[in-house]
Amino acid sequence: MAALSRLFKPQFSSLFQRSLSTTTVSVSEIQPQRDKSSKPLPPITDDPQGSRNFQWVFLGCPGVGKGTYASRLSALLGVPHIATGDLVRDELSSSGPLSHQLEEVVNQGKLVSDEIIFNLLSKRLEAGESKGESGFILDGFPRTIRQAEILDEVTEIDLVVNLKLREDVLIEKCLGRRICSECGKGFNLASINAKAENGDPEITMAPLLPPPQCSSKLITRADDTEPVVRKRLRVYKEQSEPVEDYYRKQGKLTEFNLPGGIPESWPKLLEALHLDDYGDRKSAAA
Ligand SMILES: Nc1ncnc2c1ncn2[C@@H]1O[C@H](COP(=O)(O)OP(=O)(O)O)[C@@H](O)[C@H]1O
Repeated sequence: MAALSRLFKPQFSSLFQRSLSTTTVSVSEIQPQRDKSSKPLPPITDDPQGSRNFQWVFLGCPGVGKGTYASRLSALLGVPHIATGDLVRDELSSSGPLSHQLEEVVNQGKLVSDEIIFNLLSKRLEAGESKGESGFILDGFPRTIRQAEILDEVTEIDLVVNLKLREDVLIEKCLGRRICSECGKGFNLASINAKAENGDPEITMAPLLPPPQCSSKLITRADDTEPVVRKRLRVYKEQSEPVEDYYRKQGKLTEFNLPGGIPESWPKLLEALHLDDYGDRKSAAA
């Protein structure tokens, strides 16, 4: 596979410089428009793209479980799970030059600038490349049409998974989220039992409780308070929902309504992605 981070960094920098220096030329104008007709999803095989690895994107509202399912799929497919939210939080806790600026933006539920996000992502891809990584599952990126257009300029995305869950459950899940400050693992204290209403089906999710060694070390993300979660949901609707349509028009979007917690949803997600026997196929091919 082409050295993605090398491909990414210079191309992004030049594109970004170009869009900064001119307000009249957008990335979409300097790239030929794709065929907007719906294409069938790419078949998932053991060697999906010939010489390169899976390049997938996970979309979905805050709290939907992008991180959980993207990280499980990354382990199954053998590609890195790259969450821009994690990159932002790492930078935030590093007390580097950007950290104060980022803290303010993130804690108000707003989006970080494209420039910062692309810099963090380029650095992450470069570090991965030096360790021999290839392919990726991007989680939380792209979050704006502009990010999606720039991503299309520098590489090909094979599949976009859009996870969906009703809004009252999303809020409960965000408020129940906890992280162990020592091992970094994520848990959820919310016990969800949402009745069917307004056309939404009933949904139950058991809490994901921490083991005894973590339970006294749990912390809550500073942006997981109710007003900030509501703001993030608004920002998602305004700026990120159009990205769903962007990929829908390219015929790359797979929508998945989460039917419940992990035990119920994971096998169904694998089925929806035609990956239910992927492990068996991989070991048979080895
Ligand atoms: N692609 C992105 N573009 C802009 N800001 C981002 C991006 N990814 C993450 N962020 C910032 O990091 C915060 C946390 O991101 P994430 O962990 O993905 O949260 P969420 O639970 O809202 O999906 C976001 O609210 C936003 O401020």
